[in-house]
Amino acid sequence: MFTLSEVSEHNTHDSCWVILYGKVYDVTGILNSHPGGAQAILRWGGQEATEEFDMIHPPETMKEIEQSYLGTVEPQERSITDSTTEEITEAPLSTLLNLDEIEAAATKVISKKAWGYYFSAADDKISKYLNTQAYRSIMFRPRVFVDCRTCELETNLLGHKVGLPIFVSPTAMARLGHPAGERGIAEGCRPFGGLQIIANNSSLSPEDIVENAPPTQVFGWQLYVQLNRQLSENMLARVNQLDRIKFVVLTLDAPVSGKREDDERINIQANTAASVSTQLFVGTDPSLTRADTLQWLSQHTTKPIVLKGIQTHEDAILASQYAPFVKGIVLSNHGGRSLDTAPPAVHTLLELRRHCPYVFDKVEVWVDGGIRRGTDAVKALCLGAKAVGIGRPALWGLAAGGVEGVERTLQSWFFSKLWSSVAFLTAG
Ligand code: HEM
Ligand SMILES: Cc1cc2nc3c(=O)[nH]c(=O)nc-3n(C[C@H](O)[C@H](O)[C@H](O)COP(=O)(O)O)c2cc1C
Repeated sequence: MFTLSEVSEHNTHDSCWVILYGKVYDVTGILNSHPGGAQAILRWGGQEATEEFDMIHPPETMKEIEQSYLGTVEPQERSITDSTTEEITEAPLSTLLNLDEIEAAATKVISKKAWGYYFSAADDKISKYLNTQAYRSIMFRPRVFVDCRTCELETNLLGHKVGLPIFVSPTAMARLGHPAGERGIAEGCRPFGGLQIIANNSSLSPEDIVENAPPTQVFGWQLYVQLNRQLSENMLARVNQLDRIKFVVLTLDAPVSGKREDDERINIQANTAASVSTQLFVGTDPSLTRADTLQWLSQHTTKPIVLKGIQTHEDAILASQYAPFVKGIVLSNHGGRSLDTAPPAVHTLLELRRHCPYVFDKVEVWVDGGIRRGTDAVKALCLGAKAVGIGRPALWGLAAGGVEGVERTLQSWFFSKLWSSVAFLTAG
């Protein structure tokens, strides 16, 4: 059994101990291979690190450091602040009428660190805000004398039936915002038959996330190819075993992290090693080339591929040349988090319609970024998108009220009268 003072002496590159869940681990040996970088651990060297660790790593990560276990800390010495036992004040969800209100409610209850990571976008956030504004600058041509009593929400995505053409885009670190994490998002999607794409950097394992899902619930799994290819190959092998995961999404618009200053600022104030975003990107390979990567991927997955982060018609054409292995593309600028002033997806959608409309027949075209109202979604669908994704709104919903918050987020599309708009316009 160790005292805090004994543990605190081990805070260097040569000897680094941390306290996790009341136990002491010597993690010196993993510093150089840590996917989040050595500094991310060294910052907590000699200290209690449970809260920081727990928010970011799936529980199974503990298996990786089992052999580094040294002993326990004297109970009276422990200074644990276990984030998972904290009281989370839930917002009165039934009073929240739209996604902006859900975001505002979430902002009141989540940690600064989570807010900084979720809210942030690259540089001046021009793409982030334009993503929404671009939809608002497109006007409808509503037709009248259209029967609006019924409207089918169900659709097929990559051959799988889903309850609505709105999917949850992959977002890392859901447990930063709420302990239910990505599993809570899966539960929230369930009543609506909503499709969820699980992020490579999820805070729970894909096995955990899909565990309670009925066979009809549809998931995708998003890949950031790692510098250490073996890590990606191991993950793909696990994903191959999961029947509920129907496709793999390869993200291409973020070879490196954008400069996300809200995230940076909060971590500078808290004196942590770097922003959450920077640490998450440490192991990602920024050097991918099209032919080699797709060839490699075809050897390691049994599932169809969706390419995420297409931002020009030239790249859409090239992607479509890999059909049917590539079954879909997501027009996206990563929620404005990667390259500021990159185009909103709806601009790229218009570009495709003008320069290469045949691409819509070769691959499914999905979009995400800035979609906050039913009318935004309808515009994308009318312009040829098969589905629209939401990133931050699912995280804000989760943070505001756990599973019910995610449900409220998806419900809000219904009370935004999305579907009567669809009825108006499809006749137009
Ligand atoms: C404080 C003590 C920490 C310990 C002992 C620790 C340990 C580990 C271990 C054992 C892994 C799995 C490695 C593998 O699969 O090869 C891992 C993964 C990872 N760590 Fe840490 N870590 C710590 C803090 C952090 C922090 C502060 C961050 C900041 C963002 C971070 C980011 C990551 C990332 C991105 C991964 C890879 C993805 C994942 O497994 O979720 N770690 N860590
Ligand atoms: C907090 C956060 C984390 C994200 N993490 C990932 C990720 O790990 N992989 C990925 O492909 N996209 C990621 N994205 C981008 C989303 O998939 C999506 O493209 C974007 O959020 C859509 O914009 P919206 O947030 O305005 O809906 C992330 C976005 C946010 C906000």
